[in-house]
Amino acid sequence: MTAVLATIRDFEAAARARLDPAHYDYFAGGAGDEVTVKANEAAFARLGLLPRVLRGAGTPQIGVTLLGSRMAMPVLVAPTAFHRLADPEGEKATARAVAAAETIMIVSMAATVAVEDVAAAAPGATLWFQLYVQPDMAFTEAIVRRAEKAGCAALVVTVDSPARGRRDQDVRNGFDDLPEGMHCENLRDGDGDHDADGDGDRGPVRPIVMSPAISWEHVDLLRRMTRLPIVLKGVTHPADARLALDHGVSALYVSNHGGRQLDTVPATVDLLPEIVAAVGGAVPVLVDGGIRRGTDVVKALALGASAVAVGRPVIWGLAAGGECGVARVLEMLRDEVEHALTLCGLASVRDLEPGLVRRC
Ligand SMILES: Cc1cc2nc3c(=O)[nH]c(=O)nc-3n(C[C@H](O)[C@H](O)[C@H](O)COP(=O)(O)O)c2cc1C
Ligand SMILES: O=C(O)C(=O)c1ccccc1
Repeated sequence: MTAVLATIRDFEAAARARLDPAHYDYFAGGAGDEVTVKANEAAFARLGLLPRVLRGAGTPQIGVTLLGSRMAMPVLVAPTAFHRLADPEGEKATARAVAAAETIMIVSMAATVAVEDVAAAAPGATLWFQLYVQPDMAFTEAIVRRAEKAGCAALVVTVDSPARGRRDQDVRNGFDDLPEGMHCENLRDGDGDHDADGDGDRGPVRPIVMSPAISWEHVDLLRRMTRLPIVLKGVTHPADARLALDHGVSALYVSNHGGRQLDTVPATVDLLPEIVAAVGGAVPVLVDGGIRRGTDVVKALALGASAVAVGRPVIWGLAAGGECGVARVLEMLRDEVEHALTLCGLASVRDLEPGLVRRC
């Protein structure tokens, strides 16, 4: 008898059993000594929850609206690269599961399915697009126009990658490129009319450039380039949170890239309160890194996040069971968030406040 997969950790074990070991290592791993990878999860375990009792709160409301996008739970799908390494349908499968869960998928610029095809595969899904600013701003603009045209509702600009993180396990495994026939489809040259003449030739794929020359000026250029709300992803320093507000961003997204960029950045949930204080309610604050349980979601929201995102859990769902696997992972998180709030004695995610969390 196959055991039922009851938790995200069960899905990770199932994914590990199915994936090529080099691909599992790529998905699971992080930079350097993986101090940050471990810190993200460990920090949630060190925070305790103090439930309130006898409040007669009933079944809690857990839906939220973020930058005009309504979601059934305060959990987004973080942008992650290369979904076709986990399942042949790749990002299309993820998007269909996201539509069913009524949440938001942040489509990675490094997706292995073009953003137009992701949108077409899941008409009901709310999509945001993640961008690494390319030094060739004309090329960056072409990508932004593709995301707009595909119906993406926000632009998530990742700013923690002035260089690619060094992942030693990828070096040992010799994993440095996608297999034959898989490409970063959002990096095709041109306007995304990627097979205009129907001959199957979609044009050359450019490599993703991670450039240390990217600056606040590029954020200003993007701000003028598009009417989409801009979410800055990868902010960890409170001074940068304040600068981001001066540059007109619509939301901040606290992230250390799941420990895959600079190693030894502290756990995101520990950085969150200072960023929330710096932002002072001016814009929503999102956070990701190490969220594996409904109680983790509740802690992050209590400490001031408007919503959280999950990266690896979605990959584990996809690798273990394709679209159904992702749907199940999202459903489990939804159910766990509702259950945790009920046990906290709260009627709504809006009632979460820092007094519910204790450092133990
Ligand atoms: C396999 C993998 C690929 C990723 N690719 C991207 C990406 O293309 N763009 C990006 O902004 N972040 C990327 N990230 C970072 C995630 O968006 C997110 O910050 C991180 O996974 C959150 O931590 P968690 O995996 O513990 O939930 C990637 C993460 C993983 C694990
Ligand atoms: O692996 C990653 O974390 C990541 O962000 C990325 C970015 C570009 C291409 C492939 C992966």
